[in-house]
Amino acid sequence: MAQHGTSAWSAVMALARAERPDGSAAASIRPLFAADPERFARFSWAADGLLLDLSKTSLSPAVLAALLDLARAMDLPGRRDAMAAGAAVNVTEGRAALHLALRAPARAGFRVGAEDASAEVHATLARMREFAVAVQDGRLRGATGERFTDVLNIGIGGSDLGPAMVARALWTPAAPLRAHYLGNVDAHAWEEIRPRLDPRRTLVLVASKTFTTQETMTNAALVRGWLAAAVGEAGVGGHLAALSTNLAATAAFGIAPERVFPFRDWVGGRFSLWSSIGLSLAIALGWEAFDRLLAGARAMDAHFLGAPLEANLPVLLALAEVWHVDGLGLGARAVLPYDERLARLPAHLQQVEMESLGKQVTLAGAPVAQRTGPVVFGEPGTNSQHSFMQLLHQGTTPVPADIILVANPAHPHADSHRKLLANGLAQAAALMRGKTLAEVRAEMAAAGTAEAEIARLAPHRVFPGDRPTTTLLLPRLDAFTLGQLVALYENKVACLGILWDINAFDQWGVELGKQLTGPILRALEGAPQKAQDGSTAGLLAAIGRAQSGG
Ligand SMILES: O=P(O)(O)OC[C@H]1O[C@](O)(CO)[C@@H](O)[C@@H]1O
Repeated sequence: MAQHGTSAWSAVMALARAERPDGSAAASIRPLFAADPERFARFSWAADGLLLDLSKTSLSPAVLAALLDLARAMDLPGRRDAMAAGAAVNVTEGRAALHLALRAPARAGFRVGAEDASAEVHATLARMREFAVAVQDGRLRGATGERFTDVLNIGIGGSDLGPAMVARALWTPAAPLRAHYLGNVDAHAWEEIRPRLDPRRTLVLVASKTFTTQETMTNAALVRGWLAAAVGEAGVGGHLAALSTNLAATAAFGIAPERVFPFRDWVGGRFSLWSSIGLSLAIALGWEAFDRLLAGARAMDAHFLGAPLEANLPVLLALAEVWHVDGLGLGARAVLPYDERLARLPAHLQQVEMESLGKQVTLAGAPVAQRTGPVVFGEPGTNSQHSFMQLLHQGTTPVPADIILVANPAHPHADSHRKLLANGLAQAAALMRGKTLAEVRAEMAAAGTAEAEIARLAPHRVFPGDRPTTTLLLPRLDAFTLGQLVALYENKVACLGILWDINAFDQWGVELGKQLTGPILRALEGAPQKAQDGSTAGLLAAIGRAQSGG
């Protein structure tokens, strides 16, 4: 298999350094359109109605061919198939990464060793469905006999971001229940949600893969007390359910086994939206919506597993990222959904991508020879345009952007939607085209600006251009297309793990902070302090003084 420095990687890197035959640099985009009137058709692909346009990147036919060679040299198809076959691709934890099984049909026959993963997934899905429908039709009620109107999911990271993002995208007032998501251990979060809830009508899901996460357990205890005060200690159990892999811990917390919805350790937290971690969605949005979400992801998985590399959306998205990160040295990427309903998508993708790809050693534990995952951030358009887009247009750090467009809105305001789409398309065009000094000067002269003013202002008005964007176009945003979109990014992440030869499925980088929290917490509780670094000790003392009014 090719490692960085071997021929397939070298070929990509050589193209990144090379000038093209027409004299343009590897990062320039505009000449590619001039050279090929068919560029859009050649550099855009679709899968089940979802369109991926990479034409506004500097991928040339030669670069794409070299990247596809790299994918073959890294045995992307073989390693992708091994992942789907339940191999222990998460080598540091000795686990499979089989989230594809969560959205596959029962007959798909996914296995992890001797375990029939598909059968297990579908047994849990059947229980989730029964539970969700019973809550919705009022067969399952709270301790005081009232119907549940609200579901509160307590979880953090992968046990929060995915479901919260989907609920934000798909919830409408016609939905069966309202959904709320409590993640942060900062009790201001709980204080913000609490006034919206009536404990007698609230169903609480404690969502935690490990069921040991400090934030979740703290919030669960807080909310449990709130429930007990309203419905009595004996009634609390009727308001609780758990979503977890740790059945011993859910039992110790006092959650009845029939209210525990399990999943297995081969589901990574950031890929767990499709497991019982999605129960809040099945309850609040309805089973059909959850089922369609799975169907959309399933369609994307089928495409990922079956389409040839050169027309495979997750593969192409990953190859473009390799080009940007390694070839062009661009260490960040913006996610700009031009759809307010996708407001939480950047936050979800931050975890999916950065927790997966923020790695510095190969699978074998050697230092990586190339850059790995970029910083991911984002905000819906058009809000982003009035915030950080200035830097993307004129800053000294070019940042590739994913622009996500939805052709048909779910509202009747056609004028607003046309303006939204126009803005998204215009941002991508502006980033690519830029504006030269000569163009600025000509524009200002045509507007009658005095020469002195032109000389003073023109440099400020220049846009370098050649800044890459990737456009994703959805026909509409619904449960199916959202499932496709999220699975596209998940599968892209798996591809990048393979291309960079890193483990995309562990997250050791979160451990040190957790470890250090213990002694610092004890110090805040007043116990004799363990030796802290000078800054932490100073800050602890300052907090102490501020808390005692000093
Ligand atoms: O579901 P759990 O076990 O509570 O973990 C929550 C999150 O914490 C992390 O382990 C990181 O701290 C994530 O990977 C995970 O999604």
